[in-house]
Order: sequence, then structure tokens, then C-alpha cells
Amino acid sequence: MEALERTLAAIGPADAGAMARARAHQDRLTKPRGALGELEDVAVRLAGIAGVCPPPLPVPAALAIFAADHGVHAHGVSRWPQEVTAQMVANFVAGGAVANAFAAHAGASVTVVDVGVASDLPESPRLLARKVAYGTADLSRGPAMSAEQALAAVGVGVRVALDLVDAGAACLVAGDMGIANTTASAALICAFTGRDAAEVTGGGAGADAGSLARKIEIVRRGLEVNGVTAPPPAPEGPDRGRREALRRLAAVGGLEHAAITGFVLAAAASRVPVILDGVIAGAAALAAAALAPAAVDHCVAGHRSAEPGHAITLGHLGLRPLVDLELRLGEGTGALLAYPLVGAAVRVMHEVATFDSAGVTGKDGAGRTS
Ligand SMILES: O=C(O)c1ccc[n+]([C@@H]2O[C@H](COP(=O)([O-])O)[C@@H](O)[C@H]2O)c1
Ligand SMILES: Cc1cc2nc[nH]c2cc1C
Repeated sequence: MEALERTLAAIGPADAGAMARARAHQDRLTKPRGALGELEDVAVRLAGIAGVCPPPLPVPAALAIFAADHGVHAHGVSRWPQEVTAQMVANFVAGGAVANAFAAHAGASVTVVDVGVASDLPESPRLLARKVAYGTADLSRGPAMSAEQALAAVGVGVRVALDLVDAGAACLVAGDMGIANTTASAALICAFTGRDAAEVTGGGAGADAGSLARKIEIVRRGLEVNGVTAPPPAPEGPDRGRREALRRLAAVGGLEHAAITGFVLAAAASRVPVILDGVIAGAAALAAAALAPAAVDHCVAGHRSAEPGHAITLGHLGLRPLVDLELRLGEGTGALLAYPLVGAAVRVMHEVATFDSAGVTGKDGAGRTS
């Protein structure tokens, strides 16, 4: 708890001065004002995160894929067997997954973290063994995690982020792997936004109509059993709000969600941008925002997943996704596709000439030569 408190205490809002300078700088560059659309907002956001204008290039980037299993899988909420989580971890380690291809394309490193896979995995220098438990308990019967497990998993995410930043990462990318984790994500989204299970629950990695109905029913049961049906109370003081946020995360979340929550919080505390992936990272970011609202200032929404709860999540966080390609893979893939856009947005701030420096006539018709 103390490590988490230290992380939370270090999180501050984006720097308004640096953002104002970034906005003004954008307007001096040789392009019509606003012509780079949302990329201008991304560059301004990164200036706010770093507290300087122009912000540092977000290079290199580091992807962390947090993998874990879910007790709720026993209810047939996924069309895939649970062992696919472990098999895909082996695939990431061998370099054979989509995330590996996208990371190579983007020039990002890949760190694979076992925070809660249900089986023992072969040791590998390319796998961080940080197992907190062999999967979660069934969220539809009681808390998925104990408070201690949830805190330990948050701590894993904090440590991984801090180590990547210490090793030189200038941009963090949050990825996940966990068969059945779209069920836990839907439950978390309900628990943190107050929305109904039917609105936020989707097909995940390929559920048919029958299993979708079962999934919605299981999410509802999990929320009821764990007493998280009402939206979280407005915190009476940060402690009570934080305790309730951790309770909700432990009640219906997964070990990878908790780790991503810590990853996002540590990125924010380090003032390093973190690119969120799809519905799993989004659900984890809801928990991070409940623990430290300013953490959202340090997040970039990489993409909008096809999972219905994701758009609702991004709306709740006030984030606009950069990429919208109907992806529903996870692993960090959508965030990796967005990463070059983030880099391009910042590069503009460093390299594009101003109207004055290039001698391009400004919109008032005056020739600018100095
Ligand atoms: O990132 C997303 O939005 C996303 C949407 C649908 C599925 N997934 C991935 O698919 C797995 C979970 O799907 P499911 O149906 O088993 O809950 C898990 O490994 C996720 O990374 C990921
Ligand atoms: C094959 C496969 C790959 C994945 N990657 C992330 N979630 C996944 C789920 C499945 C089923």
C-alpha cells in the first residue's frame, strides 16, 4: 500500500503552461491553424505531460503485455479454452504474435509479464515471471481477487513501468493477454461508470449470441454478488474513494487489469505518456482514474476497439481514440498502430518551420521574413 501511496502522491495534472506554449507554437507553424486536427491535441497533451515545449520525442517506446487467467472462464463466457493464454504467452516470447510484428514495425520493445497465468510457464529470459496467483477466483461468486492480490498486481505494473522508464523508455504501451478478460473488463466498466451490463458487454474474442447472453448474465451476477451495482460514491476524502476503487478492482477485475492500472499510474507519476490499447487497458485505466483522476492526463487512447464497452470507457475518461479500425485483438496492437502517429505529432513541433522563419505569408497577408 505504501508503494502505491507514493506513486499516487507523485501524480499531478498536465502542465497548463507547457500546453499553452505548445498550442501557441502550433499556430506559428507553416500550416493553416488546426490543420493537423487531433494530432495537434496529441502534441499539446505530450507537452503537458513532459512539462516542456516542445515535448521530447516519445522514442523509444516499450510495450508491456500483462497476461493472466480468469476464474469466470468456467461459465463458458469465452469461446476459447483457458490454456490459450499460456500458449499465446509462449507465442509472444517466441516473437510470433501480431503484437510482435506491430512492435517491430513501430520500433518498440516487447516485455511479456506473467502476472497471473493459471499454469506454470517455462522460464525464459524474455518472460518476466511476476505471478501473483494462478488466475483469479470466479467473479460471479465473490471477489475475483483478495485485496492483497490486487495490490500486489498493481505493484507489479508499477515496477514494470518504472523499470522500463529507468531503462530509457520515453513512451509506454499497455497490452494484455487473458482468455475471458473481456468479461472482467465489462464488469469493471459497469463498476466504474454505472452503465448496464448489456450496454458494455460484447463478443470478445468471438462469443456467439448464446454465450453473449450468458456473459451479460454473469457480469450482472458478479456486480450484485460483490455489491458494486451502484456507481461508485463521490469520494468523501481521497482515502475512502481510493479504498472503494481498489475494492471494485479486486472484486471484478483481473490480475492483468490490476497490473495495467499500476502501469498507468507509474507512467503518470513518471510524466511519461502511456498509450492505452483496447477494452482491457481502458477498463484498467478507469480504475487508475478512480485512484488518481490526474492520471488520465498522461494517457493517450491508441484506438477504439470493436468491443462496445470501450467507446463508453473512452467517453467516461474524456479520451478520443487515434485509430478506429474495428480491431478486437488486445495484446497492445491498437496502441502500437497509434504510436507512430504520436511520434509524428511531436516531430512536427521540433522540425516544422514557422511562418516567420520560412518567410511564408501569414493569414493577415503580411510577408513574414524574420
Ligand atoms: O483489446 C480489446 O478490445 C479486445 C477485445 C476483444 C478481445 N480481446 C482479447 O481477447 C481475449 C479475451 O477475449 P474473451 O472472449 O476470451 O474474453 C484477451 O486475450 C484479449 O486480449 C481484446
Ligand atoms: C488466438 C488468440 C490471440 C489473442 N491475442 C489476444 N487475445 C487473443 C485471443 C486468442 C484466441
